[in-house]
Amino acid sequence: EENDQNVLHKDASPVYQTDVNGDTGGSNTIRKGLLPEKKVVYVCSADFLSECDRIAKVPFRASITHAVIEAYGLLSRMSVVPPKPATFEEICHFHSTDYIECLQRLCQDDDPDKYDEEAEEFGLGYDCPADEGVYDSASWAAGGTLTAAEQLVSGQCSVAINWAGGWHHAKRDSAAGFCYINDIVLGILKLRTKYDRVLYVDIDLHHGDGVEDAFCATSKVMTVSFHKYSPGFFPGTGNLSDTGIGKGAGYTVNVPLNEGCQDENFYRVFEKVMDIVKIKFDPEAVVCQCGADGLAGDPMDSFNLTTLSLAKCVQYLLTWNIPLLLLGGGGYHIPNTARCWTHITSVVTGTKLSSDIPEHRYFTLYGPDYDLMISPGNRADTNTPSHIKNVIAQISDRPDLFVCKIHIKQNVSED
Ligand SMILES: O=C(/C=C/c1ccccc1NC(=O)c1ccccc1Oc1ccccc1)NO
Ligand SMILES: [Zn+2]
Repeated sequence: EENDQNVLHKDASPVYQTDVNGDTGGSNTIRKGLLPEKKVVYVCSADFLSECDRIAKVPFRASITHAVIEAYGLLSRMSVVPPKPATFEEICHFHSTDYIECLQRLCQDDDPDKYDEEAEEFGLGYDCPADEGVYDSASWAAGGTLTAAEQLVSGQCSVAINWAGGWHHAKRDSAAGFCYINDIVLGILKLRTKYDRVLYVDIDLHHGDGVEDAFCATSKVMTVSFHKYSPGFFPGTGNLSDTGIGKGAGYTVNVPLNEGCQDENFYRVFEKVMDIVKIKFDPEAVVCQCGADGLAGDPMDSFNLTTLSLAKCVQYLLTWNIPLLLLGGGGYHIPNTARCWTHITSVVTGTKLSSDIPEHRYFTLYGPDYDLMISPGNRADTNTPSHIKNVIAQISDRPDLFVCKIHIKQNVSED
């Protein structure tokens, strides 16, 4: 197996990923740098995969993703940690007990007319069905994120991965957008037991509204979401003007983007906004939801990204050298989502991969090219240069953007 050109070579040195502009190590090589080997924890077990395979909208995505990561030999570059499902008590560190009790009750009820008023009140019904197994798969996914966060808090690793997590729409007392338990909020609360300032970044096609709502009134967690924002597109929130409330005013950042967004624009906006966020918020740990429903070929058919820009966003965060929690999320073209999270796992472990996907159990899903990379579709990127410039300017010139912190710092230095 050692000689198989597909499997990574033990001495594979960390390499530069191809730049979104196609060059490897272009003008911004300083940003990429050759990173010191980082200890990476990968949350996984057979039970975990079979439970997360039951997540309705992404059937078997957990196992399909894991199989590619394993086929490339990446497990030997990480420490695999088996999770436990999140307990009722852990889940209610964020969610209301009324909501979670109702969710449990409905999942055990096989009466098709079980959706009573209370169910509706908790967002459970035809758009977020509480079918048998929904509570179990959601609590396992949440357990995976809690285990990953615990590994970072205990200093076992500098990067922790749960590709079955990332359910960013779930609210304190309701399901939304097929998200039932907000594992991301639970993971951030776990990180907050050690870190004073935690940053949340969301590169899923959709606005990370559930996480933003949870932390919109605090200056201890900054949420930054890059998403498609257009009339009638779910969830409809996340405009530039959405900047946080009370103590959290200035600690919510939203980057609304238009149809067809491609790698170049997406990464340009990401880098410019995150440069500002780093300077002004100076986070001690970061959580990144890597939803892959913005990829070309996704049934959402909205953005036109490839794995290059999403992987480059993660590569950028790695250069900050602070604890990093990586989570999944949307991603409904399952082979492309598996390609994306495998590519990101290779970046995080500093491993060079052949673009020929190795033979494995689900190999046939990757035909006809069997290539790890995907190509953008030919739909136009409707994000004009002026829109991009305007979005960046509005964020960098925002007077409310955590000015209090900078102000205090300046006072101290003036004294
Ligand atoms: O991915 C999400 C949210 C998805 C979502 C939210 C509200 C309502 C529907 C949603 N998801 C879907 O419709 C959805 C989920 C899985 C597979 C196909 C899906 O839709 C379609 C169906 C047909 C065409 C396009 C998209 N958040 O990150
Ligand atoms: Zn999404």
